Amino acid sequence: PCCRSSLQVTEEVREHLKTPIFDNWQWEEAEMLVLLQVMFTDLDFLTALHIELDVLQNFLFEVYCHYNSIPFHNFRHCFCVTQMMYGLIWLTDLRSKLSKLDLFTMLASALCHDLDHPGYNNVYQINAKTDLALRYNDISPLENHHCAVAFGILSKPECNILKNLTREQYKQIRGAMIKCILATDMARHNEILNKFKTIQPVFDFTNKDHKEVLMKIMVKVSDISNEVRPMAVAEPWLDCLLQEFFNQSDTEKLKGLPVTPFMDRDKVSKPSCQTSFIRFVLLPLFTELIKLFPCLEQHILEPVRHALEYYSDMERASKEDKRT
Ligand SMILES: Nc1nc2c(ncn2[C@@H]2O[C@@H]3COP(=O)(O)O[C@H]3[C@H]2O)c(=O)[nH]1
Ligand SMILES: [Zn+2]
Repeated sequence: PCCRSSLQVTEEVREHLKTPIFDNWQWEEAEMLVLLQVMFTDLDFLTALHIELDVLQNFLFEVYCHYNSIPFHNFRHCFCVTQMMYGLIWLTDLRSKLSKLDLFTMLASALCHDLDHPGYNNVYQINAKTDLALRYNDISPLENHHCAVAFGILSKPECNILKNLTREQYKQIRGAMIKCILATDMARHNEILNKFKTIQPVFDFTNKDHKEVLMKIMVKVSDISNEVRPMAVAEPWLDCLLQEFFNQSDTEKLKGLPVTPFMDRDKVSKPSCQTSFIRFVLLPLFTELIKLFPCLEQHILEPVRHALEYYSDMERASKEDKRT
């Protein structure tokens, strides 16, 4: 959609792009495509994986085309998750600990992790017996679909950024991307976090299994990292999420399907939904990651603690309002 070349992205923006305080709302879709290109370039993937620039551009454009215009799981969410992964790679200096292929796998998984998301979650897919649930036998239907769409894009020669890899390298990246994308199903959250907890004390970057769990955790952290961002960037995302949640529960009511409680507009509010998500999902997950990367505390844990205070105050205020 745009002809701005990556050369015109200033040094200041490039540096900013490596941090969680980056404000996605200032950029249009065409600009985000250029910024994604910068991420792949600045991590040196073009050289390491022999990717031609026009093939990367075609690939990114196809990815963009395969995200739907829905309130939350859209291309902007894809951009944010990828940008957070990019920031985490720099902040933790992962370039000195993992291979280029591993880093590429993580960034590409973030980019592809919600491709063609329809705006209704797995529970809905299964209850409504959608085509996706039928195709994937109720097993992570969405995540299986996101991943299949990703490799569908890569099957077109003009988009195939993996085409110059050896058979072995391709196999490694494909296997790892499938694992990372399937790991974003929140139904598996405890399973994956518990696995990470058991290996974290003896973590070894040269151990293949350890590395695999870390890569899944990094993709998961990036996926649910909105509250890591400055409040002015994060709060609009919550409105988008609730819009998509309410849309699903309204449809469930209309069709006589079981109503997902955390999506019910009669039951959840902005602060209530956020305080429990931060307490029970974000804090336990981030706490485990900073044991491995203490330098991340200020970047991911502190903002989330601040957000918890902000939404706790909002929750208290709304309760007091109801009493008077
Ligand atoms: N309450 C709440 N849920 C979130 C937030 N960010 C992500 N999620 C949930 O985490 C899920 C991650 O996987 P999905 O994309 O399926 O759907 C996402 C939401 O259900 C958030 O900021 N608040
Ligand atoms: Zn996502």
